[in-house]
Amino acid sequence: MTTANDGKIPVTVLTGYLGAGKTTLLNRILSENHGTRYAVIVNEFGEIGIDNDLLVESDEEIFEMNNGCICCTVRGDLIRTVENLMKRKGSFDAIVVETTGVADPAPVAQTFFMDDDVRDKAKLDAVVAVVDCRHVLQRLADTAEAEDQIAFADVVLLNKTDLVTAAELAAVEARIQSINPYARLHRTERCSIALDAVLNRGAFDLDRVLSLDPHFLEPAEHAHECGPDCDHDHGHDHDHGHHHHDHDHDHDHAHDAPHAVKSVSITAGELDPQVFFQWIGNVSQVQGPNILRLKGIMAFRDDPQRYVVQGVHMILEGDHQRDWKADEARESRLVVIGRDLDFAALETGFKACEA
Ligand SMILES: Nc1nc2c(ncn2[C@@H]2O[C@H](COP(=O)(O)OP(=O)(O)OP(=O)(O)O)[C@@H](O)[C@H]2O)c(=O)[nH]1
Repeated sequence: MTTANDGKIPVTVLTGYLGAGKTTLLNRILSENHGTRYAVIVNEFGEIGIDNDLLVESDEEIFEMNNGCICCTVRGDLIRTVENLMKRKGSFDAIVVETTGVADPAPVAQTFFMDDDVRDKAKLDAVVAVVDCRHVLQRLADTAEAEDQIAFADVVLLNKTDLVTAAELAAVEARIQSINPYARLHRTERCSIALDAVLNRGAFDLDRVLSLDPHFLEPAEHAHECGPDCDHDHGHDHDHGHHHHDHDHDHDHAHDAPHAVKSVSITAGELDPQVFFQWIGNVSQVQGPNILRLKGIMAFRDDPQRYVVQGVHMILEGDHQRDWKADEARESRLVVIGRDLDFAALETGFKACEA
């Protein structure tokens, strides 16, 4: 594995509810022989770092932050920890941040967008959520954090498959896809998975994601990647029959509980950049608290390059990526995942940005 080609250190954020298997996955990352040197940042509740003691002995360095919950009080601490790490650049190739089981991963991810010094040197690679298949439906019923973690993830490990029946597993998978149709799902036992399915994903580098998987911004069927213990019917091609979804089917889920996380995928033609920036800025100000993730690719009128937008709550980031290819349709696509979002207004607003 290599670091991202712009020289920035890739950062993987590991989330998952208490006891889901984060430490188990981290131990795999630390013990497998993959040639990448990881610095690990472990966040702890309380004074005594227990998680740290549960980690295998390894040559990797483990940095602990025990100032409480990562989501509210220690973002500054995370910045300082990363900055200290950066002073010793060269001694490691990548960073993994393990968040506490009840934290909303968004502020952790935001740290990597917001702080200029951190942004210059480190780059969010992916948010990976570990899910306990046995308990996740219950957790989703009791807590918002469990849902946020799934909504936010780029990769979800459906872990502890040994503790559920095939039917239970299918129900869990369906529920997770209804929360986040864009995440890659992998079924695992004791987080057994090829690490390149988890690390160095470039999931926050939309351009790379789309070059690997042109259907990334389309939801549903293709999202499941079969792991070793997958009992999917392999008699068919997972990508078959992929068609463009009409956006208003995307949030037509069985779970219509109030405040449930839902997602929408909207397409439009070429946009007027001025109108778009004003609109999206306003969306993130007004609906930001409810937006868990926002991502999209814009085709601006008279602009030869694709423009990629990423958002986390009220933070928006955008950049030109590369030239549109001659055979690509100059189409704008936006995906929004969140709670209590006014999808009709999002669609009308997005379409109104058309040039
Ligand atoms: N049966 C079974 N047990 C598992 C599996 N994966 C992990 N465990 C066990 O589940 C327990 C919790 O795993 P951890 O990796 O410590 O979970 P964690 O997410 O780090 O937990 P916290 O630090 O409390 O948030 C441990 O006893 C693991 O051995 C699995 O696939 N199947």
